[in-house]
Amino acid sequence: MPPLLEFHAPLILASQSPRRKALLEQVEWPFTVQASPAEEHLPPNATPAEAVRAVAHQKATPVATEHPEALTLAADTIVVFEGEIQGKPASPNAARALLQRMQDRSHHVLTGMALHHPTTNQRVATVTRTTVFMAPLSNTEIDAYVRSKLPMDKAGSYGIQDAIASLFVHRLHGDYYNVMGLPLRTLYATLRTRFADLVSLPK
Ligand SMILES: Cc1cn([C@H]2C[C@H](O)[C@@H](COP(=O)(O)OP(=O)(O)OP(=O)(O)O)O2)c(=O)[nH]c1=O
Repeated sequence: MPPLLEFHAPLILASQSPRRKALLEQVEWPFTVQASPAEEHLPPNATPAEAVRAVAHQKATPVATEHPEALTLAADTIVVFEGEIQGKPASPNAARALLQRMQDRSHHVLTGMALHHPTTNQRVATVTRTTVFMAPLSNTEIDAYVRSKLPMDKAGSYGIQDAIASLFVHRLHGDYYNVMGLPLRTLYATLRTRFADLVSLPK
């Protein structure tokens, strides 16, 4: 069966994230991957939504410039807990301390996506938010997860898809894929509404 969108320009995923690649493979659209060389700069005093939007554009820009023929997609994911932005942990101890605070509480996961059009210079950014409710966790459970080293490359020190951490979440409100780093429904809807010249439904 063909995928639900046909593309009339090459699609590039500007990301080194294996999760984003796997999610885009899931919908079976043709794409290539090129990691972005961009350094991430959080604009000072930015709200969380402004921050993920800005960083997603920062990641997309150099790849879009190098490939003017392609539709370029980049994304940035953060966790917002008690009003503070949580990126990737600086150390295993930082991951443990954050998970101890986040257990039995809710937090928000925000993913900003940037899409750069090949010919019109149109640049669109979206922000998608999911609220995640973590179950009460013991230190033994948190330690087992930190020992797996899986928290270390993840915003908010956990991956909802990881063997251990998938047992930590008892409820969520919003798109599960957004928590993994790429909100597929928002991407599809944005492509169809804002990039209608580059995609179409199969006949
Ligand atoms: C909260 C959470 C985050 N994450 C991941 C998604 C992102 O890959 C990562 C946040 O880091 P990002 O800076 O968004 O992305 P990245 O550095 O991995 O990749 P790139 O910038 O090249 O696109 O955390 C999960 O995999 N599962 C989760 O449940």
